[in-house]
Amino acid sequence: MSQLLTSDSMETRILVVTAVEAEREAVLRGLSAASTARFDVIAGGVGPAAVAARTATLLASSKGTYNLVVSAGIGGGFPGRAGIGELVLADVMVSADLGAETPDGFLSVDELGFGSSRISSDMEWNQRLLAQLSNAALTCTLAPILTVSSATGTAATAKLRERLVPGAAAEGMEGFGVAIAAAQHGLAATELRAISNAVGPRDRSAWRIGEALKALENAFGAFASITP
Ligand SMILES: O=C(O)c1cccc(C(=O)CC[C@H]2O[C@@H](n3cnc4c(=O)[nH]cnc43)[C@H](O)[C@@H]2O)c1
Repeated sequence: MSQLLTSDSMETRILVVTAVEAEREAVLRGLSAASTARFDVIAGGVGPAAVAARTATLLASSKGTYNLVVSAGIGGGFPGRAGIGELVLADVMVSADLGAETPDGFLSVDELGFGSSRISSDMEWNQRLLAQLSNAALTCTLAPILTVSSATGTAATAKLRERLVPGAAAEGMEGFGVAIAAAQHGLAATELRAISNAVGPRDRSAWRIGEALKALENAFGAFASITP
């Protein structure tokens, strides 16, 4: 992690939470040495529970430091919406497997009456991030991103999850966890995925992790010059 700010600086500071170290390194490669001072980048672990705990702990010990929390990493892309090497920014982060299976189908936590499975991204920040990408001639789809504890591995689950969240373009395993932690600290959040594989029948040999990490690096290269 780059140094944490402990002062009451008015400068914009952004916390970026990846799952694994390879993603963190890609983000750091994208950020120039100068701009790294405005970003802290941590690898919080795989899955919503690990990143929620890690992010919440960090935010509790750095109150007033951050303006935005970004969940970032590689992810699965829904065919026809986001292909390998493409970028997806979340307009909403949806916990897609939080609920109950029933003989008649899946019931979300919302339908069960236990809360909400959706957290909206901060749209002002999204517009700023999209403008940075556009200035760098990078394209990005703004769409719902699903968070799942088990990556989709069959056509049937892909169809179910697409039906659950029409328009979803990507799937990862951390966004909702990061967003929950940010929300509990009253902070804006969003999620960026660089697509490494198609959401559908599992075929690890078809994952293009290198391409996705390069796309992630390029995205943060574009974010590096964001104004304070
Ligand atoms: O093996 C490697 O070198 C390597 C390098 C970077 C990342 C990985 C991961 O396996 C990261 C796991 C991470 O990726 C997200 N992810 C990617 N595809 C999907 C998907 O189809 N469905 C859900 N999640 C996906 C996820 O956020 C994991 O945490 C390996």
